[in-house]
Amino acid sequence: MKKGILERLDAGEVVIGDGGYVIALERRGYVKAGHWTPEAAVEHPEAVRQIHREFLRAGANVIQTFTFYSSDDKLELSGNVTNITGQQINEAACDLAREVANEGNALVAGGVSQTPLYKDSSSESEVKAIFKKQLDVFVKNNVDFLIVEYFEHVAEAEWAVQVLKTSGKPVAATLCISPEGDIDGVSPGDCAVRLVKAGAQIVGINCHLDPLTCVRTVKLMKEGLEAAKLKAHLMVQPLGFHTPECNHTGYLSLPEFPFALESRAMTRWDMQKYAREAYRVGIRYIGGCCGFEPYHIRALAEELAPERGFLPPASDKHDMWGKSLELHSKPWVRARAQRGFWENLLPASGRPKCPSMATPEDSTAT
Ligand code: MET
Ligand SMILES: [Zn+2]
Repeated sequence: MKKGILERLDAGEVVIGDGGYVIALERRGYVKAGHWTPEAAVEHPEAVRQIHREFLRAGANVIQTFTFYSSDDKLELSGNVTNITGQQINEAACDLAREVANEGNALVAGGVSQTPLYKDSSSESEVKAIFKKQLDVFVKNNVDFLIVEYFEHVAEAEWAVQVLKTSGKPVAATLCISPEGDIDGVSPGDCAVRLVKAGAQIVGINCHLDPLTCVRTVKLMKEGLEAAKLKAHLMVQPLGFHTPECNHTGYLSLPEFPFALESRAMTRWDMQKYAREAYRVGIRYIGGCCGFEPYHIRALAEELAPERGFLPPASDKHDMWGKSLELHSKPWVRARAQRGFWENLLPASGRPKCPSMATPEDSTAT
């Protein structure tokens, strides 16, 4: 029997999350940008299975179902050109996540995300019915725990938590918000308090902003919980992109979103800094979102290997701090086989006409 998510976190273990699916699968040709819906779970299960496997091999202890935006209202809004139902996607996604999680010591997390219906009608019973329908599939497939992720409005996330709680399974809730708070102006501290009161045992941040910004927001959540004398585990699954100039709308406001983000990609060394900072702040569920590829996840597992006592399978092909370059035939490449080199490198973009910062668009529109 595998230990559950709360058993692991209660014991003080570091749980490594998985990385981003929709962005990675869009780049590979299986997801359409703008829609960002996960029909690939049905249409191209081999593609989804492979990326699950790569995250597992990189050290992920959680495999999230590929169910982002798989609510019926969202699929309909995206034209539902394939006629594949949310139910079919969620079923297929559960099978794939379970198959791969069982190849290692990973748990399956069923995920729900924000709904278009919330913005259109804000009808509590209708929105809750959407989450319930997704939950029924997760319960039937016996996922290990549930994640409420990518919510801009804490009020909608509370509803999702309340519905998912009825299953009796552990619930994690992550908002895609900045240190300024949610889209309605609720501070991160208050958001955390509301999510815990709604029944989440794990709270934090995912997507929209770069790792160190997300860690800062989680820290504010932690302080809010402490002030309210509430306890919860902390989680963070940030972008794998640099977003220093972004405001509260995050990477959506960058002109490079979503087709020219490459020059913003974080390196494995950036990820080690992020893992260390997240750990220092007290976050113990540390993973990634959009832009996080398997080698980024491996970097988290490698940075925290001293605390955890083991390395992931993918580290068989990777030595810490470039050590394997010692065998390189060129002496000036061999000279890079050292921590100081990679830790201090400022990677060039190779694009002489590019600015280092963009001007974010749309800071106020929702
Ligand atoms: N877990 C989801 C994914 O990576 C989150 C997407 S956030 C836009 O597919
Ligand atoms: Zn994301």
